[in-house]
Amino acid sequence: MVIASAISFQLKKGELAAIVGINGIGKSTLLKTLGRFQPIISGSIKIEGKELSTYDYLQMASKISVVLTESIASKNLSVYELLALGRQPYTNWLGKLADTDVSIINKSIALLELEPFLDKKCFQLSDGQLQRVLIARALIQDTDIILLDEPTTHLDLYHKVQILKLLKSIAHETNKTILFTSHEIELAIQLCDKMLILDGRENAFNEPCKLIENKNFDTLFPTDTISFDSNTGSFRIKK
Ligand SMILES: Nc1ncnc2c1ncn2[C@@H]1O[C@H](COP(=O)(O)OP(=O)(O)OP(=O)(O)O)[C@@H](O)[C@H]1O
Repeated sequence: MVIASAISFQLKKGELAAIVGINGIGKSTLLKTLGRFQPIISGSIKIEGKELSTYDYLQMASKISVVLTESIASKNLSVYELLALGRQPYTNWLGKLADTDVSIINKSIALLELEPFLDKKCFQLSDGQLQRVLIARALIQDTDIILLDEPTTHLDLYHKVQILKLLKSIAHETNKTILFTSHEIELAIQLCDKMLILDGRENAFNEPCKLIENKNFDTLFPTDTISFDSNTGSFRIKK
Protein backbone atom coordinates (compact mmCIF):
# COMPACT_ATOMS: atom_id res chain seq x y z
CA MET A 1 0.00 0.00 0.00
CA VAL A 2 1.38 3.42 -0.93
CA ILE A 3 0.87 5.95 1.88
CA ALA A 4 2.89 8.85 0.45
CA SER A 5 4.45 9.32 -2.97
CA ALA A 6 5.95 12.16 -5.02
CA ILE A 7 8.14 13.36 -2.17
CA SER A 8 10.78 15.74 -3.44
CA PHE A 9 13.03 18.09 -1.49
CA GLN A 10 16.53 19.44 -1.37
CA LEU A 11 18.49 20.46 1.72
CA LYS A 12 21.40 22.87 1.77
CA LYS A 13 24.39 23.06 4.05
CA GLY A 14 23.69 24.93 7.27
CA GLU A 15 19.96 24.18 7.32
CA LEU A 16 17.82 22.76 10.10
CA ALA A 17 14.76 20.99 8.69
CA ALA A 18 11.89 18.95 10.11
CA ILE A 19 9.67 16.23 8.65
CA VAL A 20 6.19 16.43 10.18
CA GLY A 21 2.92 14.61 9.56
CA ILE A 22 0.34 12.37 11.20
CA ASN A 23 1.11 8.96 12.74
CA GLY A 24 1.99 6.30 10.17
CA ILE A 25 2.42 8.67 7.23
CA GLY A 26 6.03 7.55 6.69
CA LYS A 27 8.28 10.05 8.50
CA SER A 28 10.54 7.43 10.11
CA THR A 29 10.54 5.30 6.97
CA LEU A 30 11.73 8.28 4.94
CA LEU A 31 14.40 9.19 7.51
CA LYS A 32 15.68 5.60 7.74
CA THR A 33 15.79 5.40 3.95
CA LEU A 34 17.85 8.60 3.84
CA GLY A 35 20.22 7.08 6.43
CA ARG A 36 20.38 3.82 4.44
CA PHE A 37 18.91 1.83 7.31
CA GLN A 38 16.43 0.45 4.82
CA PRO A 39 16.44 0.12 1.02
CA ILE A 40 14.90 2.76 -1.23
CA ILE A 41 11.36 1.70 -2.22
CA SER A 42 11.48 3.95 -5.29
CA GLY A 43 13.12 7.16 -6.44
CA SER A 44 16.59 8.51 -5.90
CA ILE A 45 18.59 10.12 -3.08
CA LYS A 46 21.73 12.11 -3.75
CA ILE A 47 24.36 13.70 -1.53
CA GLU A 48 26.39 16.39 -3.27
CA GLY A 49 25.11 15.06 -6.60
CA LYS A 50 26.26 11.48 -5.94
CA GLU A 51 23.79 8.60 -5.51
CA LEU A 52 23.55 7.54 -1.86
CA SER A 53 23.96 3.85 -2.79
CA THR A 54 27.45 4.50 -4.22
CA TYR A 55 28.90 5.62 -0.86
CA ASP A 56 30.83 2.85 0.89
CA TYR A 57 30.50 2.11 4.63
CA LEU A 58 33.29 4.42 5.77
CA GLN A 59 32.22 7.27 3.48
CA MET A 60 28.67 6.92 4.84
CA ALA A 61 29.86 6.89 8.46
CA SER A 62 31.77 10.12 8.01
CA LYS A 63 29.01 11.76 5.93
CA ILE A 64 25.77 10.90 7.77
CA SER A 65 25.04 10.20 11.43
CA VAL A 66 21.65 8.84 12.42
CA VAL A 67 19.94 9.07 15.80
CA LEU A 68 17.02 6.64 16.07
CA THR A 69 14.45 6.40 18.83
CA GLU A 70 14.66 2.63 19.13
CA SER A 71 16.55 1.52 22.19
CA ILE A 72 20.20 0.96 21.48
CA ALA A 73 21.78 -2.49 21.65
CA SER A 74 24.79 -1.29 23.64
CA LYS A 75 23.09 -0.13 26.84
CA ASN A 76 25.72 -1.93 28.95
CA LEU A 77 28.36 0.57 27.85
CA SER A 78 29.14 3.56 30.04
CA VAL A 79 28.01 6.90 28.67
CA TYR A 80 31.61 7.85 27.91
CA GLU A 81 32.25 4.56 26.08
CA LEU A 82 29.14 5.05 23.95
CA LEU A 83 30.16 8.61 23.12
CA ALA A 84 33.69 7.52 22.21
CA LEU A 85 32.23 5.06 19.67
CA GLY A 86 31.15 8.12 17.68
CA ARG A 87 34.82 8.59 16.72
CA GLN A 88 35.06 5.05 15.29
CA PRO A 89 34.97 6.14 11.62
CA TYR A 90 38.10 8.23 12.29
CA THR A 91 40.22 6.11 14.67
CA ASN A 92 42.63 3.35 13.61
CA TRP A 93 41.63 -0.31 13.87
CA LEU A 94 42.61 -0.39 17.55
CA GLY A 95 40.05 2.34 18.14
CA LYS A 96 42.63 4.46 20.00
CA LEU A 97 41.48 8.03 20.55
CA ALA A 98 43.86 10.82 19.53
CA ASP A 99 43.93 14.18 21.35
CA THR A 100 41.68 15.70 18.67
CA ASP A 101 39.12 12.89 19.19
CA VAL A 102 39.11 13.49 22.96
CA SER A 103 38.69 17.22 22.48
CA ILE A 104 35.69 16.72 20.13
CA ILE A 105 34.13 14.29 22.63
CA ASN A 106 34.64 16.74 25.52
CA LYS A 107 33.12 19.60 23.52
CA SER A 108 29.89 17.64 22.93
CA ILE A 109 29.78 16.49 26.57
CA ALA A 110 29.83 20.14 27.62
CA LEU A 111 27.24 21.20 24.97
CA LEU A 112 24.73 18.53 26.01
CA GLU A 113 25.57 18.95 29.74
CA LEU A 114 26.45 15.27 30.18
CA GLU A 115 29.21 15.59 32.81
CA PRO A 116 27.08 14.13 35.66
CA PHE A 117 26.34 10.93 33.69
CA LEU A 118 29.68 10.00 32.16
CA ASP A 119 30.41 7.01 34.43
CA LYS A 120 26.84 5.71 34.41
CA LYS A 121 25.82 2.76 32.27
CA CYS A 122 23.43 3.71 29.50
CA PHE A 123 20.67 1.51 30.96
CA GLN A 124 20.80 3.64 34.13
CA LEU A 125 19.74 6.78 32.28
CA SER A 126 16.24 8.19 31.91
CA ASP A 127 14.84 8.21 28.36
CA GLY A 128 15.48 11.94 28.09
CA GLN A 129 19.07 11.65 29.35
CA LEU A 130 19.75 8.82 26.88
CA GLN A 131 18.26 10.94 24.11
CA ARG A 132 20.80 13.69 24.90
CA VAL A 133 23.66 11.16 24.95
CA LEU A 134 22.66 9.84 21.50
CA ILE A 135 22.51 13.37 20.11
CA ALA A 136 25.98 14.05 21.56
CA ARG A 137 27.28 10.88 19.90
CA ALA A 138 25.98 12.11 16.54
CA LEU A 139 27.80 15.42 17.05
CA ILE A 140 30.95 13.52 18.02
CA GLN A 141 30.74 11.58 14.76
CA ASP A 142 31.08 15.05 13.19
CA THR A 143 29.29 14.33 9.91
CA ASP A 144 28.05 16.85 7.33
CA ILE A 145 24.52 15.49 7.70
CA ILE A 146 22.72 14.51 10.90
CA LEU A 147 19.38 12.66 10.75
CA LEU A 148 17.33 12.31 13.92
CA ASP A 149 14.11 10.35 14.42
CA GLU A 150 11.93 12.19 16.94
CA PRO A 151 14.89 13.59 18.94
CA THR A 152 12.69 15.41 21.46
CA THR A 153 10.13 12.68 22.21
CA HIS A 154 11.16 11.95 25.78
CA LEU A 155 12.12 15.48 26.74
CA ASP A 156 10.26 18.03 28.84
CA LEU A 157 9.31 21.30 27.14
CA TYR A 158 12.43 23.13 28.36
CA HIS A 159 14.75 20.39 27.08
CA LYS A 160 12.79 20.09 23.80
CA VAL A 161 13.39 23.78 23.12
CA GLN A 162 16.99 23.56 24.35
CA ILE A 163 17.79 20.63 22.01
CA LEU A 164 16.10 22.18 18.96
CA LYS A 165 17.84 25.54 19.56
CA LEU A 166 21.12 23.69 19.94
CA LEU A 167 20.54 21.77 16.68
CA LYS A 168 19.74 25.06 14.97
CA SER A 169 22.90 26.76 16.21
CA ILE A 170 24.99 23.72 15.22
CA ALA A 171 23.48 23.73 11.72
CA HIS A 172 24.07 27.45 11.29
CA GLU A 173 27.48 27.76 12.94
CA THR A 174 29.11 24.58 11.65
CA ASN A 175 27.34 24.48 8.27
CA LYS A 176 25.91 21.01 8.89
CA THR A 177 22.59 19.83 7.44
CA ILE A 178 20.28 18.59 10.18
CA LEU A 179 16.99 16.83 9.42
CA PHE A 180 14.67 15.42 12.07
CA THR A 181 11.20 13.91 12.30
CA SER A 182 8.89 15.40 14.87
CA HIS A 183 5.39 15.80 16.24
CA GLU A 184 6.44 19.17 17.71
CA ILE A 185 5.01 21.09 14.78
CA GLU A 186 4.64 24.40 16.61
CA LEU A 187 8.25 24.31 17.85
CA ALA A 188 9.47 23.31 14.41
CA ILE A 189 7.59 26.25 12.86
CA GLN A 190 9.43 28.59 15.23
CA LEU A 191 12.88 27.06 14.94
CA CYS A 192 13.37 25.35 11.57
CA ASP A 193 14.68 26.83 8.34
CA LYS A 194 12.65 24.37 6.25
CA MET A 195 9.88 21.85 6.86
CA LEU A 196 8.53 18.89 4.91
CA ILE A 197 4.84 18.27 5.61
CA LEU A 198 4.11 14.66 4.74
CA ASP A 199 0.36 14.53 4.13
CA GLY A 200 0.22 11.95 1.34
CA ARG A 201 -1.13 14.63 -1.03
CA GLU A 202 1.08 17.62 -1.71
CA ASN A 203 4.00 16.74 0.63
CA ALA A 204 4.91 20.43 0.72
CA PHE A 205 8.50 21.45 1.44
CA ASN A 206 9.35 25.08 2.18
CA GLU A 207 10.21 27.67 4.83
CA PRO A 208 7.67 27.51 7.70
CA CYS A 209 6.32 31.03 6.97
CA LYS A 210 5.71 30.09 3.31
CA LEU A 211 3.94 26.89 4.39
CA ILE A 212 1.70 28.96 6.68
CA GLU A 213 0.99 31.44 3.85
CA ASN A 214 0.11 28.57 1.52
CA LYS A 215 -2.22 27.08 4.17
CA ASN A 216 -0.34 23.79 4.17
CA PHE A 217 -0.88 23.25 7.91
CA ASP A 218 -4.62 23.98 7.74
CA THR A 219 -5.74 20.51 6.70
CA LEU A 220 -3.00 18.44 8.30
CA PHE A 221 -5.45 17.23 10.96
CA PRO A 222 -9.25 16.69 10.60
CA THR A 223 -10.62 20.23 10.61
CA ASP A 224 -13.70 19.36 12.68
CA THR A 225 -11.34 18.65 15.61
CA ILE A 226 -8.26 20.82 15.14
CA SER A 227 -7.80 24.10 13.30
CA PHE A 228 -4.60 25.98 12.53
CA ASP A 229 -4.23 29.63 13.55
CA SER A 230 -1.97 31.23 10.97
CA ASN A 231 -1.51 34.38 13.08
CA THR A 232 0.12 32.54 15.95
CA GLY A 233 1.44 29.51 14.03
CA SER A 234 -0.34 27.18 16.43
CA PHE A 235 -3.12 24.61 16.50
CA ARG A 236 -6.44 25.16 18.27
CA ILE A 237 -8.81 22.50 19.55
CA LYS A 238 -12.37 22.96 18.29
CA LYS A 239 -14.77 22.84 21.22
N1 LIG B 1 8.78 -2.90 9.70
C1 LIG B 1 7.65 -2.58 9.09
N2 LIG B 1 6.97 -3.51 8.40
C2 LIG B 1 5.82 -3.22 7.77
N3 LIG B 1 5.25 -2.01 7.79
C3 LIG B 1 5.87 -1.06 8.48
C4 LIG B 1 7.09 -1.28 9.17
N4 LIG B 1 7.48 -0.12 9.75
C5 LIG B 1 6.52 0.78 9.44
N5 LIG B 1 5.58 0.23 8.67
C6 LIG B 1 4.39 0.90 8.13
O1 LIG B 1 4.84 1.98 7.30
C7 LIG B 1 4.03 3.11 7.50
C8 LIG B 1 4.89 4.31 7.88
O2 LIG B 1 5.45 4.09 9.16
P1 LIG B 1 6.43 5.14 9.81
O3 LIG B 1 6.94 4.55 11.08
O4 LIG B 1 7.42 5.59 8.80
O5 LIG B 1 5.43 6.36 10.12
P2 LIG B 1 5.67 7.66 10.97
O6 LIG B 1 5.13 8.79 10.18
O7 LIG B 1 7.08 7.77 11.42
O8 LIG B 1 4.70 7.37 12.19
P3 LIG B 1 4.72 7.85 13.73
O9 LIG B 1 4.38 9.30 13.74
O10 LIG B 1 3.62 7.01 14.31
O11 LIG B 1 6.07 7.53 14.31
C9 LIG B 1 2.99 2.75 8.56
O12 LIG B 1 1.79 2.50 7.90
C10 LIG B 1 3.54 1.53 9.22
O13 LIG B 1 2.51 0.68 9.64
